Amino acid sequence: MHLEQSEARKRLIAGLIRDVPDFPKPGVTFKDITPLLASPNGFQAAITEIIDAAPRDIDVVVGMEARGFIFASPVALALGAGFVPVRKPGKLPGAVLSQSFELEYGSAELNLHADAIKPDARVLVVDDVLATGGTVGATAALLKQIGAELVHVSVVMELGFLGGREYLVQRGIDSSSAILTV
Ligand SMILES: O=P(O)(O)OC[C@H]1O[C@H](OP(=O)(O)OP(=O)(O)O)[C@H](O)[C@@H]1O
Ligand SMILES: Nc1ncnc2[nH]cnc12
Repeated sequence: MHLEQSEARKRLIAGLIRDVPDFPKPGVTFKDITPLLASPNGFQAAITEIIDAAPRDIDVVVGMEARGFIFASPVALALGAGFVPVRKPGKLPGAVLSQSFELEYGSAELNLHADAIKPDARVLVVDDVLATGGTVGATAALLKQIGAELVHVSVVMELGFLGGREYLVQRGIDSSSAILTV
C-alpha cells in the first residue's frame, strides 16, 4: 500500500514536469518544474517523497538558489530542521565561503554564510534537478570547508545521462536519492 501510494505520487510528479527543448541554449532539454509547483497535489507529493527518503536527525536542510529553495524550505519545516540558503555571488550580506564549478550550460559560483552551519551539524541537501552534479558538488565542498556532515542529497529529478551521481560518488558523496530518474 505504501509502495503503491509512492508509485502514484511519482506518476503524478512525472506528469507535471514539462520538457522544454533548446532552453536555455540549443541542445539542452530543460526540465520545467513550474507545472509541478502550480499543482497543490503535485507539489505536496514531491515534498512527501523527499521527506520519506530523508534520514532522521537532520539539523539543517540546505537549498541552492533558486529552485532548490522551493523544495528545501518545506522539507526543513517538516523535519524540524533549520533552512540554510546556498546563494549565487553577491547576495549574502555576511562573510561568505565561496566555491566555483561547471554547469550543464555554463560556469558558476556559489556562496554560503561562513557562520550559518555548526561544524558538527548533520545536513540534508535538497535541490530540484541533479544534472552534472556541479551544483551539489560545490555545495558539498562548501559544507566540507565548514566541517559539517553531508548526510544525504535529495532531488526531485536526476538526469542520469549527465552522470551527476557518478560525479558525486567520485567526491565521496554516495548517499543520494531522486524521486525520478530520466
Ligand atoms: O547538476 P548541475 O549540472 O549543477 O545542475 C543542476 C542545477 O541547475 C539548476 O540550477 P540553475 O543554476 O539553473 O539555477 P536556478 O535554480 O536559479 O534556476 C538546478 O536548479 C540545479 O541547482
Ligand atoms: N536540463 C535541465 N533542466 C532543468 N534544470 C537543469 N539544471 C541543469 N540542467 C537542467
